[in-house]
Amino acid sequence: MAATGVGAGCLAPSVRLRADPATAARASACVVRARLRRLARGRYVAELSREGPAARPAQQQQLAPPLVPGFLAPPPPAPAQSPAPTQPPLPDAGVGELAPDLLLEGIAEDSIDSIIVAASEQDSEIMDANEQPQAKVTRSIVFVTGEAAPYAKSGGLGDVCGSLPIALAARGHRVMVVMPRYLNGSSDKNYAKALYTGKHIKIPCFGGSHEVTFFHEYRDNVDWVFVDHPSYHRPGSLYGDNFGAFGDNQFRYTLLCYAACEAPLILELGGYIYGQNCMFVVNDWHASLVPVLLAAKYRPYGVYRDSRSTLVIHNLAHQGVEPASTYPDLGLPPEWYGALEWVFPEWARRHALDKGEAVNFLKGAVVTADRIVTVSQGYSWEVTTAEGGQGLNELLSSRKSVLNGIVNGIDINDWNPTTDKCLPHHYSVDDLSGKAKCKAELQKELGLPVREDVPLIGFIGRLDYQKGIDLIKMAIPELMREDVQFVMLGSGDPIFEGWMRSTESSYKDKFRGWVGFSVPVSHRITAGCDILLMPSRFEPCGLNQLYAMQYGTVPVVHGTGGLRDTVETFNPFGAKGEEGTGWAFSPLTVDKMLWGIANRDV
Ligand SMILES: Nc1ncnc2c1ncn2[C@@H]1O[C@H](COP(=O)(O)OP(=O)(O)O[C@H]2O[C@H](CO)[C@@H](O)[C@H](O)[C@H]2O)[C@@H](O)[C@H]1O
Ligand SMILES: OC[C@H]1O[C@H](O[C@H]2[C@H](O)[C@@H](O)[C@@H](O[C@H]3[C@H](O)[C@@H](O)[C@@H](O)O[C@@H]3CO)O[C@@H]2CO)[C@H](O)[C@@H](O)[C@@H]1O
Repeated sequence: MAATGVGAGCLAPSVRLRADPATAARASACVVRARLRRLARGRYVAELSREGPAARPAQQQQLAPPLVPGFLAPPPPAPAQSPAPTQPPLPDAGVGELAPDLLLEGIAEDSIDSIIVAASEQDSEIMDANEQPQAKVTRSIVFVTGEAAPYAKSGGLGDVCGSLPIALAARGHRVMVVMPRYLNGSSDKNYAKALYTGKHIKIPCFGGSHEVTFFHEYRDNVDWVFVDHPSYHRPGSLYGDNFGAFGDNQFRYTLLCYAACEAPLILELGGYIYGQNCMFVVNDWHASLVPVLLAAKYRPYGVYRDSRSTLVIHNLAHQGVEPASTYPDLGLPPEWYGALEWVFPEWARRHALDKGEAVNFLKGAVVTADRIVTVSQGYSWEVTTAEGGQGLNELLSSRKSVLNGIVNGIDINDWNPTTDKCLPHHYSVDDLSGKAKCKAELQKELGLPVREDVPLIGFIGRLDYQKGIDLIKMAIPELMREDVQFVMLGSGDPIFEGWMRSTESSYKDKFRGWVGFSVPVSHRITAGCDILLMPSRFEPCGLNQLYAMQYGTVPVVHGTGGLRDTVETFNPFGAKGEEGTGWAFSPLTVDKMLWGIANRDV
């Protein structure tokens, strides 16, 4: 099938390998228009409000719940309820109860916000004077995460946890984000405005009592809380270095979870604590001990009885699994072992005497969180299958009644081709000339021949099995026979880093492999390329294809998970303006991928 011509082929130039610049511009315009229509329908984007330092929301002043000492400062008999005048109580959770049917309505709507606001029909939204949706009933929300941009980011988790809290605060919720204060030489300056709160606690775990302190910055109406401990101060990336993942990650994120449970009880932010009546949003395995701690260590003492927790699964590939012998280190009551218990199947064990006994943080949250959300609807189904469930499929299936998928939004203040500070030129759907200039500048920056008429293909991502780099590696010899240019930006698996470097020297005029992590370069690639390639083996949501569609760059993706949910394959016979936004190929083979790029055999 050759997609040519303007009417039928609004994606044609980028989909075909040989594009002429005029049709390329029309193609990009068409994709951008489709993207803007989606924005108008509010399908992808959590519209964020960043109107400068705003006053603390009024409800924050009213929400001063009675002071309840934190668990780690041994509590006196706690009050049975912590009434908060503006928040109706959430449905009862009970002590350590699994899967109460909570937050009943509206889960599969447009954003994670719907989980939080949909606890009762009173929670429906209203608009303020600026057409900014406002929650009718506001809540205290505590995000717990291993990363959040711009403080620390290793991938998409950082993007979402850096922007969704701001979007929720703009709707009137009181929002806190709790994450580590990583000092590794490169991220230190990002924490410069975070001040020591004067609060410190001692956490009883791993055979000792470990002091952590709290830092705080109030920005974009969100309380950013940073947990400080020497184990977060070391060179390398957030979770590891050249030698692999850090050996004490279980310890580091155990500290984070304990600290996150204490923060709402002890930190007076803007003069008031958050208190017990809050909604914890726990992201991935790093935060997964939070619902276990709530159930095992707080609710039995009457603390946090009215709190609720939502587990957000960004990526089931990382579960925080360690030997069963580490369980006593976690400071949990012995009778709660079952919540974390994890037995590897025989084929995955290392030797005949290995019983495969382990503890699994993510599993702990799967069985104790009140709600579970994945970052797209497609992925919420995939995680219940043997192929996509990474061993947790049966457990997740058993929790189907509280499992939903909500596609990620993107931050259109950061990712906006009309204002993007990382770009040499700006452009919009009405005038795409700046995109062609961005392409030329990118080619110059990369030392590639500056040519309008050659399709420039990009890849951005962690060099990980998940992202299908091996497929790109297999396809490169064939692809490089064509008149194309290819740029890859990524870091991760040293084998693929080495391959990128050597491929660059084999195809000097056609291929560039930028090994490293650079947010500005990722913006310039997104803007300057004609096509963004994402052959992910699995993809819970994926953000780069959303950024690409926002920048008039055609995504060519493997039709899986969130990629299938968000990229509409080009259909020349579609109604005008509904011809699609990219190309989703399946199954995941080299031939299909090349067909997706070229729209013909390569
Ligand atoms: N070398 C580099 N230099 C600069 N920037 C780089 C980079 N490598 C990656 N990035 C950036 O990191 C982010 C990656 O986000 P993705 O959603 O595509 O994948 P990730 O697998 O990390 O996230 C997981 O969580 C997110 C959020 O829920 C899900 O969308 C996704 O499917 C899931 O796997 C993008 O902002 C990208 O630009
Ligand atoms: O935002 C990008 C991803 O960040 C997180 O993934 C990290 C993961 O949580 C860490 O544990 C670590 O993963 C290591 C893994 O634990 C270890 O067994 C070994 O396989 O090496 C892995 C890499 O060091 O790093 C991951 C990031 O690379 C987050 O959980 C994901 O959702 C995000 O996609």
